[in-house]
Amino acid sequence: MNKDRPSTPVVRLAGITKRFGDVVANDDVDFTLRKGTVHALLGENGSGKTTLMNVLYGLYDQNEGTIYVDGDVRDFGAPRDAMDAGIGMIHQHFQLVEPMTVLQNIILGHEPTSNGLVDESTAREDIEAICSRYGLDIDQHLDTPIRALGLGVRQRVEIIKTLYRGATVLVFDEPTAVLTPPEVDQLLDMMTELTDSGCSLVFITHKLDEALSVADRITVLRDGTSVGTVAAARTTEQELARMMVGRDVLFDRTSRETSPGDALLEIKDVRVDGDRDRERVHGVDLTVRAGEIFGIAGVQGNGQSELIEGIVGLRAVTAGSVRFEGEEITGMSRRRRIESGIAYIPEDRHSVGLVQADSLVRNALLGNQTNDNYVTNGVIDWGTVRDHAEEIVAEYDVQPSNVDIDAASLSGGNQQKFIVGREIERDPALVIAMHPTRGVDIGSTEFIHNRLIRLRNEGLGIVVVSSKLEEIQQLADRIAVMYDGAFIDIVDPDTITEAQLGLLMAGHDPGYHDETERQGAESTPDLVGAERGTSGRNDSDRSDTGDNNGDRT
Ligand SMILES: Nc1ncnc2c1ncn2[C@@H]1O[C@H](COP(=O)(O)OP(=O)(O)OP(=O)(O)O)[C@@H](O)[C@H]1O
Repeated sequence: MNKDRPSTPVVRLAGITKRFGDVVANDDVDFTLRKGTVHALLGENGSGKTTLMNVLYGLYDQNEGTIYVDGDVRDFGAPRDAMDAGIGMIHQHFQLVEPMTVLQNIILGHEPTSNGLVDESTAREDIEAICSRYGLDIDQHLDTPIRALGLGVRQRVEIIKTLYRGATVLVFDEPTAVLTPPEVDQLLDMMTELTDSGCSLVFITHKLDEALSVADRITVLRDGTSVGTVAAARTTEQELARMMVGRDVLFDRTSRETSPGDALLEIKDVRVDGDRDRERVHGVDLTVRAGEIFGIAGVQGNGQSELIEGIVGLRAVTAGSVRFEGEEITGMSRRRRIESGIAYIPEDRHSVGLVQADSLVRNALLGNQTNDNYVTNGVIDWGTVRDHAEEIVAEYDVQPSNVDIDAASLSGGNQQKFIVGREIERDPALVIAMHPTRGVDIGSTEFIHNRLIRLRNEGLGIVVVSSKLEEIQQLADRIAVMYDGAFIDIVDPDTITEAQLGLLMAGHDPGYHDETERQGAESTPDLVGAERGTSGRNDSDRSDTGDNNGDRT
């Protein structure tokens, strides 16, 4: 794309200051978005990116500063005013109505009518016109309920909904955090098409490579202030990281030393139903040993969530057995599983990980309600719980460090750090982490990764589910690839390439079985074969190999 295209400002934020009580989320920030460009907004967790865009979108009133749109001063009292001025926002958490169809969601609140009735054929024509103008594709899904669609398509619905409301300035708040690698590529292409058609985009992200590949200009926020704006074509990941963190960030991989011990978690032929009683997991076998990180890779929606929920007791296992430290736990309650030493970092920090309206002190108690350290004879020792909350906040650098504020006041990345801290500090034997660094900035990602590796080295078993290939290759000692409800292979992260992993995740043959067959090994790329390591990639007893210290880049 043309990184140097000349263009006029469409949005200018001048001297924006936004305070929440004592917290200065934005401190005299200037920001200019030019027409037909992608402007990336980077910064550590809590640096003020979302707040700045919420001010632009009319969700928050700024304390000081001025918003200009197309050169005119604007004062948005509510998102509706911002939308009327052509500004739309694609939030991190989609705002779609699950049982309603794609078409109904797109036109919701803006339905064309004819004789007092919703005029669906006009709506269809309008949506098709938008799709062809911006090179988007949704046609085959228009009558499908949202709940039947994957995250990538849902996001496209959000984009079209925003365009349908007349937006020409689109703010994307961490849009790639929930997407798989192919979906990320599609989205970045879509963003380029949107700017080619005259839209102007703000792109909030933690991924420097994405910002560099799609953005024209990049602004970095730190502690609520703007550190500067650079042309994407004339900067590097290192420079951006330094601007964000205020020091050099090492992108080196942490080397691994593993010595797996006894089997901690043993799963045999497990089946788990998904929503509406559809079987989502069928016939999964897996063994996680003490002192190993077992990675599960897969495109979201292939049964990973259901499998993990079955293991932690949030969903019934309909067949097969789950054993933890030799004990059958298949029918055990969620609470007893926690007590027996299984910690869970959930996928959905909004509805499962935290009670948003509660303080961090109360959130620190979640899952510890029967822990003698905090509760005696049914009486909660709030002093100890508070100390615990303060320890988590200090140890995991949760900002702001006030344990009396409610969870909803924390930025997304800081919420995640709090959950990771609370779960790890339970002193578990097994940690199950779903997308542990989703929405977390680079410095904190490094911190969480190192913490998981340290726990592994101390002898804990860790299961990491992630759709970030880089993360899974960096952390895991073995990687199971899940596809259509089953493991199609278990591979060695040191020898599998990212391209091969991508093919496996899409259910394709990555090509390495031919080689294995020639060497006389079995080559059934199914689950059972996978547990036996038939691909030749399964280095299941790494303690003997002594070859696991390799730097992976
Ligand atoms: N509604 C709110 N009430 C109180 N404080 C808030 C509120 N929203 C944001 N903050 C605080 O303002 C600061 C900036 O938060 P913001 O969400 O803008 O950061 P961010 O850069 O988007 O972070 P992340 O990358 O983690 O999403 C943080 O200290 C946050 O705790």
